[in-house]
Amino acid sequence: MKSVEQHVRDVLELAKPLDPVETDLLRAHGSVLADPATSPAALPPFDNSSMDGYAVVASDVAGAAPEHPARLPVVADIPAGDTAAHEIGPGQCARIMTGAPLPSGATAVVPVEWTDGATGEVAVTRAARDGNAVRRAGEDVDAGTEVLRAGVRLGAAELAVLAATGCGTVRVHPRPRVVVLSTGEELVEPGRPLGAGQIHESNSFMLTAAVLDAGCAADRYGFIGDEPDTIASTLESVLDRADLVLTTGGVSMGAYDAVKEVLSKRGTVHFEKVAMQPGMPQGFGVLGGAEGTPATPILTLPGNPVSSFVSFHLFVRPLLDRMRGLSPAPPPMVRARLSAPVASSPSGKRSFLRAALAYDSTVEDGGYTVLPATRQGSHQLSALAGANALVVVPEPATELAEGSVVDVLRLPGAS
Ligand SMILES: Nc1nc2c(c(=O)[nH]1)N[C@H]1C(S)=C(S)[C@@H](COP(=O)(O)OP(=O)(O)OC[C@H]3O[C@@H](n4cnc5c(N)ncnc54)[C@H](O)[C@@H]3O)O[C@H]1N2
Ligand code: MOO
Repeated sequence: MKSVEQHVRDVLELAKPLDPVETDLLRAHGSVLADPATSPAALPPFDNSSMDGYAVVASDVAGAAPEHPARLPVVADIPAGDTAAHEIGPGQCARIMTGAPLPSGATAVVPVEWTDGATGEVAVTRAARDGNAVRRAGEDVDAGTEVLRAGVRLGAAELAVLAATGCGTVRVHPRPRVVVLSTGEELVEPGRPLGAGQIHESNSFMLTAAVLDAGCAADRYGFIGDEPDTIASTLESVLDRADLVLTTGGVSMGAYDAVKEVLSKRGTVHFEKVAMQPGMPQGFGVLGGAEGTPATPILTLPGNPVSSFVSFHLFVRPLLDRMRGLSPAPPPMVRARLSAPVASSPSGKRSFLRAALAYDSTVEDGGYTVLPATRQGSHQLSALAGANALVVVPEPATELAEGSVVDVLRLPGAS
């Protein structure tokens, strides 16, 4: 059987970062910057006041105190946004607001709280040093310097920096558009009644949410039955709106496992057994690509809901990261002490057990404890909902004692 690591490598080969597009700032939120961003101008662009008060020559207020204030005529009034060129001479001052340009000749700003607040002649009751409450041009960013490196995810702070440097549009890797399609004759839309032998469909909801959590654009097609022609035509019909197609179901050994049947024939999608549980049967490859049309990667995940979930975190999420322009990385791991034994694990397969990870500073070996859920069936969703981590049981192990220190994969939240 194929190793988990080899399958990750094969999946990552399916796609490169999506070609950058120029987009306005808010649309770029959550996307990944394609080129380094440099500031064409200095920030701040001019010397300005950081407080509401009076621009002065510091030496004029050097001896100021409440008992003997320095009295200065106010020769100008400078609000933020004032475009006039103001100047003060020795013995003069200008009223100035936060963010307003410092008049030439001024060397400091006295906050209004250190004065009587007058507008004709102001009494200053406290000395200010040179540079007091002055924000110098370029003290945040020098003109021409890099403010963001390529590959950065644009969140609130990054958008603020770009906007402040005057950048109105930005080149980013677009968010991958992921079409999620489940298959299975037994599936019924939640909210509708079940007939005999039917179950409510859940995989497409889980994967759509996981795609959104991974910062991508999700398009829930929903589900179709197991009829091969319908599967083939539906897949064909979604290619023009997908950067990646995810399917679930129909990839194992059953007589009606039609996804495998339809796609194996094309020769561009491979079906393999990965040495893991859950998530053993996996398909990966590309669709389309003939006559100059783009080849669209497809991952066909197993139908069992927990298998699909684990497959998403191990294989799909790193691929999505790569397509978004991020460096694909395995899910974050910690070492933790088992709070209960693991009674059985299949020899030769790596098991991923749904578990609750907790931090306890009194515990040795890093402080983490982990409690595997009691229900570990690939169909048992209730344990998945309470889990924040997956215990990794190595391939050779068939059981683990309570207290063993194990690798634990932390399940990511929304990003
Ligand atoms: N003879 C063998 N049988 C099976 C093998 C095997 O190696 N030999 N592998 C098992 C493993 S492991 C898995 S995982 C499943 C994968 O099967 P499929 O991908 O073909 O999935 P289905 O058969 O279509 O469904 C499996 C299971 O999951 C339920 N399901 C499917 N889709 C959904 C959905 N969208 N929402 C909720 N539940 C879904 C479905 O009803 C089945 O119970 O094969 C094993 N069998
Ligand atoms: O590998 Mo299946 O994914 O055990 O349930």
